[in-house]
Amino acid sequence: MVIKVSNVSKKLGQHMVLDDVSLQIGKGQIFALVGPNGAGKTTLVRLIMNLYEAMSGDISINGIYVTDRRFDQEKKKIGFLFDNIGLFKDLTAWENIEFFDRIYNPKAKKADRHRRIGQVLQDFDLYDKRYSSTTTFSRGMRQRLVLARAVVNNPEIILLDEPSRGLDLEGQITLRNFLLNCKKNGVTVLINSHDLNELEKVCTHIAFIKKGKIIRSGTYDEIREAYTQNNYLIGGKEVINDLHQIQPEIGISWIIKNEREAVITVGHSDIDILEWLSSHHVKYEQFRKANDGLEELYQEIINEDVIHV
Ligand SMILES: Nc1ncnc2c1ncn2[C@@H]1O[C@H](COP(=O)(O)OP(=O)(O)OP(=O)(O)O)[C@@H](O)[C@H]1O
Repeated sequence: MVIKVSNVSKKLGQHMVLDDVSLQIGKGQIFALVGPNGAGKTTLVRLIMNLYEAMSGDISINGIYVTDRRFDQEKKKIGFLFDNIGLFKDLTAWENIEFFDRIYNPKAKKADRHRRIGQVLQDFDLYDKRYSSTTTFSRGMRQRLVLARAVVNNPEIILLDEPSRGLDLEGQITLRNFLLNCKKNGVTVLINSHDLNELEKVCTHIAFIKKGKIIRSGTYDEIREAYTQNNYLIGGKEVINDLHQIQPEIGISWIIKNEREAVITVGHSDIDILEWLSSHHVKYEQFRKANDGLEELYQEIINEDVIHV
């Protein structure tokens, strides 16, 4: 495993922000961390970079504990982007990246450095602005510059905390292509984001985090498959009222999504859902397998504890 988080708990102030969190990220995985505001995503990414100290549990990268002194060397293989952007205002785009690159690659040859910096600025569509001060940049341009800076040292591992914040459509496409390239080249990525539409296009694995606990994790395909198999979305103006008339029974449960839609979960393979709906006089106008995409999956998994049985 490239990144291994084992039974990590973390308190900030009086608040238990992470509670016995474990996850493993293998080489080449694009691992998405999703969950509501305040769930603990940023805290987890910071712990992985050893910016915070865990209260209990441990974290290793390539087999080295992040609290070990040897991790300082290992850090050079990691690119990271955090929300607090941290660019030097008085420097140009080029100088900002060069400053960072000199820390990571102090012995690099001038020509190599020049080539690498030029390349990442091109990759993130900032080459034409390379001599402009970052004070003249929009939020999205600054975000692209931070992404460029995060990857100038060709990292094997990339940690991204909300990378799409502030990006316009083109910036999002640039980020998507960048992540798809990472996937192709076996770079390991942990990405924390609320942009579910983008995540579903790139992620191989996903963990759902809520109130400091991982409530589900696995490959994206497995999780989607598991949910799609048994879940059906029904819609119509009478649906919710009709469902309220039904007594709970074993093998069938449902979540009310809104005043017109519900997701029904079938727990037994011998239940015929259409027959069940008909025998309970549920008048629906729309019926299909649920979980078309990550957004729907997210809503169901994150709201799982409100399922009526
Ligand atoms: N320094 C701090 N002291 C006390 N509580 C903190 C501190 N920093 C963060 N928290 C709390 O820890 C919880 C988790 O915060 P964190 O930033 O990790 O969440 P997040 O999942 O990244 O949220 P978001 O999606 O909003 O970025 C939040 O409830 C937050 O208020």
